[in-house]
Amino acid sequence: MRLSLLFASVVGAQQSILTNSETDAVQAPYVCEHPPYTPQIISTSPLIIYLHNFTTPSERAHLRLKTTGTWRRSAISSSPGSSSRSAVRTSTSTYIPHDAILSCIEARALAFQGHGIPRSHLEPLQLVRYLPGEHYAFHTDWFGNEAYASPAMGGNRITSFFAYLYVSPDMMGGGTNFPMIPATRDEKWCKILDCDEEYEKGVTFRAVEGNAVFWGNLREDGRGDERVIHAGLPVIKGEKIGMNVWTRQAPVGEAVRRPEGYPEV
Ligand SMILES: O=C(O)CCC(=O)C(=O)O
Ligand SMILES: [Fe+2]
Repeated sequence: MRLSLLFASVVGAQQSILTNSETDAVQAPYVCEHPPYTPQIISTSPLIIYLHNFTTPSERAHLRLKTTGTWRRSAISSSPGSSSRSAVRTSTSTYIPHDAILSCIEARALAFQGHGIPRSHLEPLQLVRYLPGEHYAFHTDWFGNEAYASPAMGGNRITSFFAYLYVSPDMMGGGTNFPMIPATRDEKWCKILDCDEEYEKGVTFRAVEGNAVFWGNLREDGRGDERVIHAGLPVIKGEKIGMNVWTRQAPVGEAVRRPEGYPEV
């Protein structure tokens, strides 16, 4: 049946009789292919790496399609396993049911880290969307409160990726600012760093669709590294969608696997 539908879609004359869902069904089987992304070291201590083209246009289109209508006000952790709304984080967030495309992105994020971290250490991928005026104030992704980073929760967040999935052509603002990382003002960085940012404000990554920022959250002794404090600066105009990929020290616990707003699948 699939093959004959595929044939029908190839023979243009027949295509008009397919409904949208049928057209979906005839798409070629998905194969996980990693894009040839380019890493660029921003800082070695703390480790911060900028990744050019970390996601593909079709992955981003898929993620946007799947998240349509699912956005809810973002939360911050208020007690282990629960969360609350806060003026600190005014964006909306969503989680999408696990599928082959998410799995492919997860495999890429794990392979990048290079030391055989099992998939069980990954939190569900979280998408965040900012409209004008929305932001995420200064914070660290690692938890200072032991309770959030207990062995039952999966320990602390060793690393973070923040991937820019959609940036509307008119978007203004919305950079990711690391105030404790010394800025460089060399012209060649200005495509990915905001060279108009005041020097004292550290490094601000521009939100460039397809690219991602990766950083280490913990010091060698396992304690949180204050130097990776950062903020999602307010979007002034337009829209920005990003994705958090957080890797824990140990397999994530049930409370983390099923965060608030995670779809029933
Ligand atoms: O929006 C950004 O640029 C950063 C978001 C962020 O840091 C987070 O969601 O933890
Ligand atoms: Fe963050």
